Amino acid sequence: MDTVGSLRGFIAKTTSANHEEFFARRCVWVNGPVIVGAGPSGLAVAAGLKERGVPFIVLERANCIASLWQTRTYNRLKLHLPKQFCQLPKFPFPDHVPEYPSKDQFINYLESYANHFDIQPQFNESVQSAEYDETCGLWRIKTDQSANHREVEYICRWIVVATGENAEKVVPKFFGFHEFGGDIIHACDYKSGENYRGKKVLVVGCGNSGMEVSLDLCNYDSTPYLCVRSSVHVLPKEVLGKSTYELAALLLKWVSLRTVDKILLFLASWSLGNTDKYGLKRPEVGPLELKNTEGKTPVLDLGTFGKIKSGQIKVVPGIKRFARGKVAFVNGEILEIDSVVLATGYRSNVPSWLKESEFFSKNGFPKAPFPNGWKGNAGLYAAGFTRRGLSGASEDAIRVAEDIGKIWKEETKQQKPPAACHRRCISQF
Ligand SMILES: Cc1cc2nc3c(=O)[nH]c(=O)nc-3n(C[C@H](O)[C@H](O)[C@H](O)COP(=O)(O)OP(=O)(O)OC[C@H]3O[C@@H](n4cnc5c(N)ncnc54)[C@H](O)[C@@H]3O)c2cc1C
Ligand SMILES: NC(=O)C1=CN([C@@H]2O[C@H](COP(=O)(O)OP(=O)(O)OC[C@H]3O[C@@H](n4cnc5c(N)ncnc54)[C@H](OP(=O)(O)O)[C@@H]3O)[C@@H](O)[C@H]2O)C=CC1
Ligand SMILES: O=C(O)C(=O)Cc1c[nH]c2ccccc12
Repeated sequence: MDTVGSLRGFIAKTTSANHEEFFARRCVWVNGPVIVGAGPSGLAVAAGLKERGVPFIVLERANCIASLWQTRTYNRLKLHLPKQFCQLPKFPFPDHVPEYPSKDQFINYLESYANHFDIQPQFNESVQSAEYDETCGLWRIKTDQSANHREVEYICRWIVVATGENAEKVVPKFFGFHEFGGDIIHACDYKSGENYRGKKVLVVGCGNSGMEVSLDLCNYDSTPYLCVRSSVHVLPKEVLGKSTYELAALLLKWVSLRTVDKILLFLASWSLGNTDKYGLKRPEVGPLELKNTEGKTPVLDLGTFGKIKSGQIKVVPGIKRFARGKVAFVNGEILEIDSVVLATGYRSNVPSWLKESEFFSKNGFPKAPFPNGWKGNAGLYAAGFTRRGLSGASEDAIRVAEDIGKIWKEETKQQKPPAACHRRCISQF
């Protein structure tokens, strides 16, 4: 353990460059944590570490920060929740930004955030695997640099997983899918209805994405069919000019979650009427309880329900099978369809690269429920897996940065390694 001892000393004390490169750029020692992902969660952790003087690197597979927002969202997207619930720690939205920022305004905000805290992620670098090496008490993180096809191994004391709840698209398998022949995309590749004018489009999935894609299609003269295979809670975005989300957050300070759910359902029925009648059956469990137990986000209605009521959007049940230019549904109906948009959701990609099973479960989320899913063993941290959107990500980030900052401070106080120590250590790997 001589190696570990001296490495730890080096980690604790070195104040020079963030990392040094070894073995012809293959093996890199990182002095401080490695943050995986430069979305809002990764940026928020990075900001907290900057404030505490902890050096770090951020590895990002895409060529920009917040790639979900910049490259995998539709044009008309705005935040659903008021801006005060979506801002990251220590840097509020400017006053001129409206209550519900547009996608571009949110991206600008995140760019300013990264600039303000001087966060410079390493882009085009995808983490392929990360494993804790018991023999030396350090993490080994292997990446693929897409620009030069080079593989790099980072060695570090701490790893912060910030790859998000929406890292990969979910594409279900359907019987006869290959026979269909029309174009099929996932909602993450949908930009606008421009390419769908005059077409019959089947939108599969009635989460916030499917609902909004259907609405967008109406504005481009196409005919959307919305596939609702089970149930969904549709809530008004605002009640009497006040954000429903804000109202719920306020009520939760005074009454139980179940009572808030009852109030939300009353308000939904008062404002939207009976959604069941139009094929949007409500789940047995209330909207907040369902979000907490299954992570299923309620839909905040932006006008889709009105289009369903008026018949511009037709609700169809679950899919039985696809055939050439046709789709058969479980109720026996068969429709001619030109194109399909799969708004079937996303999943975490953590199980594909993190070799660890104590803290993360098989679905790529921490096992411990909120607010305890941010710290694992041996220097493993996570931010942004709370199923509580950006506000949950911020809460995680504050805790992670505080914890690493504390350890960093204690260790830098105690140890002073010999100047040439790290080279000697690394060469032993
Ligand atoms: C369409 C849409 C709208 C949303 N709107 C809202 C909203 O209004 N309010 C709200 O609170 N939440 C919203 N959300 C939830 C969303 O999860 C958060 O807004 C936010 O993006 C989460 O940030 P994150 O950093 O945790 O994850 P992400 O934003 O997904 O960032 C993760 C980053 O990690 C990178 N990455 C992934 N795997 C690797 C790897 N192996 N190696 C290197 N890098 C990797 C990705 O490229 C990505 O840049 C929305 C989600 C979607 C899909
Ligand atoms: N402006 C905003 O704030 C927005 C926020 N978001 C957020 O992004 C996240 C992802 O949302 P979203 O992309 O809508 O994904 P969701 O996971 O919320 O919804 C996926 C939908 O696809 C359905 N589905 C999955 N498989 C099938 C299948 N085989 N056949 C039929 N239906 C199927 C699901 O139905 P079932 O329930 O039966 O499984 C569900 O309705 C959420 O947290 C959401 O809140 C998204 C858009 C806008
Ligand atoms: O995206 C999520 O999962 C969130 O928790 C944030 C969010 C976005 N749109 C919403 C609608 C209702 C409740 C939460 C959200």
